[in-house]
Amino acid sequence: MASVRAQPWAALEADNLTSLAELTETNLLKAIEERYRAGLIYTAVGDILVAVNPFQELLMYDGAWSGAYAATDVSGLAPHIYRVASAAYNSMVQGKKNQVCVISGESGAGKTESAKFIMKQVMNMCSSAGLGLKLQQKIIQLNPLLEAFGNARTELNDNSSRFGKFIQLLFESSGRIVGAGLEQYLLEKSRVCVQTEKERNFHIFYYLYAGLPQEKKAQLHLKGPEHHRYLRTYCQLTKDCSSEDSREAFSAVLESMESIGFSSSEVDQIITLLAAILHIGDIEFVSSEEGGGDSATVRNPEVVETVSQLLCLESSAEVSFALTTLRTVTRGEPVDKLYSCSKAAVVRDAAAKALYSRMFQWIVSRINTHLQPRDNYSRSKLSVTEDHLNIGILDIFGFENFEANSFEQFCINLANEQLQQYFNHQIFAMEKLECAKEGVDDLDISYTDNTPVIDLFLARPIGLLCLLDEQCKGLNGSEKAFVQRSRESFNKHQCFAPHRGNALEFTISHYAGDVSSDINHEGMLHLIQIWSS
Ligand SMILES: Nc1ncnc2c1ncn2[C@@H]1O[C@H](COP(=O)(O)OP(=O)(O)OP(=O)(O)O)[C@@H](O)[C@H]1O
Repeated sequence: MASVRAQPWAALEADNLTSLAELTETNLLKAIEERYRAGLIYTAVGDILVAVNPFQELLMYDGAWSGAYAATDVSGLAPHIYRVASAAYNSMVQGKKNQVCVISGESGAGKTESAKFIMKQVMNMCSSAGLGLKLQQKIIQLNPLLEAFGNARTELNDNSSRFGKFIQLLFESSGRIVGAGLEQYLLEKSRVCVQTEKERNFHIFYYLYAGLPQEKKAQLHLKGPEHHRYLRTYCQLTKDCSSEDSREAFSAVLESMESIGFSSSEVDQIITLLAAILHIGDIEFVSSEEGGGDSATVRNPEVVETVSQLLCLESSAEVSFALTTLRTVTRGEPVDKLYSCSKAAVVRDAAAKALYSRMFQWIVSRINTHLQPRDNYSRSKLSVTEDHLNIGILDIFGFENFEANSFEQFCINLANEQLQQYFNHQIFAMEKLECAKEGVDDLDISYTDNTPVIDLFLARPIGLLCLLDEQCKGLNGSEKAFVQRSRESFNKHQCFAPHRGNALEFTISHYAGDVSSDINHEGMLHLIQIWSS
């Protein structure tokens, strides 16, 4: 890539792809590629900004650039992520209208980095009004905290968001920042218990190992990371658990929490909870004769003791009981049935995932409490009062296509497909409607409508999700029956292709590419159990 310009420059006609003589896919791609090779990673298409990930640090985000884009009219400046942020802020203040920035792209495309640049620029613009400096710092501090608990290394991205987030920055009509609110979606909690060897658990576990003093680790009964089942699969475990980067990242997380307003006892509780989750993963089961056949009993009660102690639970016997026994109450009488070892393991992992995801929700809810405006801003859920203007920034996990795709990719890609539909609707369908209103009916805008693939997933009573539900609820539900039913139902569907050689494999044609799922690979129903448990 050629070197980038040292300063912001005035917009040229070529900066906007709508100036191309012929708007074909080939021409658009060629223009974006040529610009990228010339060091121009940003290109405008009307109001939309196309960003190509440079995968290297560019000198175009410092104070001088931010200042240049902080003008009250940025329409004459070249496309840049700061221009999007400034335009949103200016439109909000000048037009007294709420704004939203929707960021879309496949995993690793640079969405989270873009979201951070937008936040940074908006915060800089508020500070140029000389107001709310401390609050702005708190808002900027959200990123290291959320990334530590909600991001992880995947095969596509070393810092992949494993949850969706919608941040709303709240302002008075003068443009003074008064608070922020955060909503999170679909944390990939299954990652707490299972990862492939090239992927990691959530970052915080490695930071914890690198950053906690030895005596604190001993107090939490943490042994070397390779001793903990939820961590040991990863191939660079020892390195990442002791690196300087991880140590610094841990300090940054502590700093963020303190700056946002978490008390030291809350931070300590979170650290203890993380240790307890690691210990939960080490609880093992053996078959006992009691109850006949394969009935689980805890093999290492000392680990249950440690977990109980860390979670301040009075009786470790009760924890063991809950992990190995299903208790139902029939006519007022409790009836106990012992789990098999494999079922007890599912219950154990479900407990770890539930603890992690509730801790994540609690962190988000504490953030909302600390960043709420001092009036009537809802604590638990994002609900913005009409007194405030706001800029929303949506950054969800991007489209994913791995060699082996499972239930997580199924859900992530569906969410991206819905976002794409929203985008199509806003850009093309609304444009057509506007033109029709102005009497231009014969406008030739053709675009690929992705409604068929969304219907494939969501249609009722026959869509992929309904068919999955059917198998999950049925006593004899199975992956095989799910694929069989899907094959019968979508035999002629343009976005569904069964595989000839493998009865459990099918391909879904998404807007961003074809994704094959081998249901046998992980066992889709098993994964759903894990997810929803
Ligand atoms: N503007 C940029 N300048 C330099 N590097 C960048 C930029 N944008 C992205 N990157 C690099 O690309 C990596 C991936 O970006 P990012 O995490 O934002 O992707 P994403 O689209 O949010 O992915 P996911 O959907 O997996 O969360 C970053 O960690 C960073 O190294």
